[in-house]
Amino acid sequence: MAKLIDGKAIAKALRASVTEQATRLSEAGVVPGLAVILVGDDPASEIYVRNKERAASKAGVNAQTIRYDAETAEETLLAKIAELNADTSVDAILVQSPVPGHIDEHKIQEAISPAKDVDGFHPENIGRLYANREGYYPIANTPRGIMTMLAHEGVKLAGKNVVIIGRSILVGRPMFALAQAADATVSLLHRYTPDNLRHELLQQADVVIVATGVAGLVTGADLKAGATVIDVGINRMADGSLVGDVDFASAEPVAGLITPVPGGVGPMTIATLLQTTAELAALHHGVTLEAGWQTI
Ligand SMILES: Nc1nc2c(c(=O)[nH]1)N[C@@H](CN(C=O)c1ccc(C(=O)N[C@@H](CCC(=O)O)C(=O)O)cc1)CN2
Repeated sequence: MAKLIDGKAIAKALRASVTEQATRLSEAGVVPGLAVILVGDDPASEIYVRNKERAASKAGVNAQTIRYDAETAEETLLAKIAELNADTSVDAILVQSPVPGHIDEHKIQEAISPAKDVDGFHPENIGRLYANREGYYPIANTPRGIMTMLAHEGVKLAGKNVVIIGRSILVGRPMFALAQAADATVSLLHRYTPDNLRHELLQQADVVIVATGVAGLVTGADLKAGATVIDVGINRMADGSLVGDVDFASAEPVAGLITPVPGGVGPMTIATLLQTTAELAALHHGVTLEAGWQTI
C-alpha cells in the first residue's frame, strides 16, 4: 500500500510560510500585487480564479481579477497587459488558461513582462530554465509545486529514472527541465508515444508524473513496485466526481508514494503561485526573504 502525499497539508504549510513572507514585506512597506486576467466563462477556470483570490487575500497578497467576456479582442488584452506591466503596484501577472480560440496564447504570454511573469510561461523564463541558469526567475507553479512536494517527502531525483507523460508548457516541459536539472534521467512522453513503449518506460520508472487529461491512462499494471506517482490530471466525470490520469485503485497497491485527486498536486499550484508572487515582490522592491521553502 502506497503512502499518500497530502498536497492539501503541504500547500497549507507553504501558504503559512508565504503569509510570513508577506508580513516581512509589509514591514518594508511592500504589499505583493497579483493581477489575474480571466477571459470567458469556463466553469473550472472560474473556480481556480476564485480560489486564487481567496488564498491571496488570506496570505496578504493583493490580488485583482480582471474579467473579460469570451468575445474580447486580443488587442484589448494586450493593452491591459501593457498597462499592468507599467503599474508598479503589480508584481505578478497571469492570464488564466485556457483562453478562447481566437486569442493567440503565445502572443499573450510574450506580452507579459518576464519580470512579472508569475506563471513562468514567457520564452525568456522558459529559456533560462532549460539552460539551467542561476539566479532567480519565475518557474511554472505546478511543476515547481511538484518539486516542493517531492522534497517534502524526501524523494531525491538525482540518479533516478523519471517518466513524465504530457508535454504542455504548464506542466510537462518545465517539469522535464526541473527533473533534468536535479540530475534525473528523464523521459518525456506524449500522445504519439506508442502504448507499448509507454508501458515499457513506466515499468522502469522510479518517479512517474502524469499530466495528460486522460482519465485513468496509467494503471497499476504499468508501474514498477514502489514507484512515486504524481498525478496532475483533474478529470471531471459525468457524476461530478474528480479523477486523475492515474487509475488510483490499481496504482495505489503498487506505488510507494502517490498523490490523490483531488487534494494532491492541485492545491500546490495555488500555494506556489503565492510563493512566486511574494518572491517577485521581494525582488522588485529589494527585500530579502527567508529561504525556508525555496527548494528550487
Ligand atoms: N495561467 C494558468 N492557467 C492555468 C494553470 C496555471 O498554473 N496558470 N493551471 C491550471 C488551473 N489551476 C490554476 O490555475 C488549478 C488547477 C487545479 C487546482 C486545484 O486545487 N484543484 C483541486 C480540485 C479543485 C476542483 O476542481 O474542484 C485539487 O486537485 O484538489 C488549482 C489550480 C490550468 N490553468
